[in-house]
Amino acid sequence: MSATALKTENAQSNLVVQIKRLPHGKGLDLPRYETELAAGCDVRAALDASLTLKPGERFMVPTGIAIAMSPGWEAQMRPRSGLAAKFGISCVNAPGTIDADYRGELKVILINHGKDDFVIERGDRIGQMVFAPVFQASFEEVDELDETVRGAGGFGSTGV
Ligand SMILES: O=c1ccn([C@H]2C[C@H](O)[C@@H](COP(=O)(O)OP(=O)(O)OP(=O)(O)O)O2)c(=O)[nH]1
Ligand SMILES: [Mg+2]
Repeated sequence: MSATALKTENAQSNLVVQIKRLPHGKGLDLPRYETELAAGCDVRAALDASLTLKPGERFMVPTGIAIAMSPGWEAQMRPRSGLAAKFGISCVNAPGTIDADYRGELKVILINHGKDDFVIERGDRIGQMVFAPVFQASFEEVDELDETVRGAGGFGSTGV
């Protein structure tokens, strides 16, 4: 499918995201797609001063933004592969879940899995948001579930 066709489909999916810049996010670039068909848009560290993550340490890094998206969507806060591959930096809760009704500041819960100190400066791109559709289930309590071939087998039951 061509890029234009994909873009048209996206437009039809009707996702609108409002972004509010918080006071400590002033002057930072807002999230944007770095390439034409990028899935993720990077978020930046809204730190006052540089922050050092020692090996094994984690920190909830502020982004200086809050968002409101169309109902029926979520944002996933994911690690950036460059930081992961080069420095062992990841998100503790990857992928983080941003609920459509959350109006607080977006934060990225970074962890240093590397062997060296990792320094984060204000404005560094520390994570990426991917928007995805959400389906909410209707839960129905029952006494018995239907039988299947798999049954309760899992966790490697079909072999390695
Ligand atoms: O990486 C993340 C994950 C979550 N959040 C915010 C948005 C999300 O809507 C809210 C709650 O996240 P989650 O449901 O994962 O956390 P919880 O521990 O279940 O908290 P709560 O009881 O507030 O739902 O925290 C972030 O800013 N970054
Ligand atoms: Mg929750």
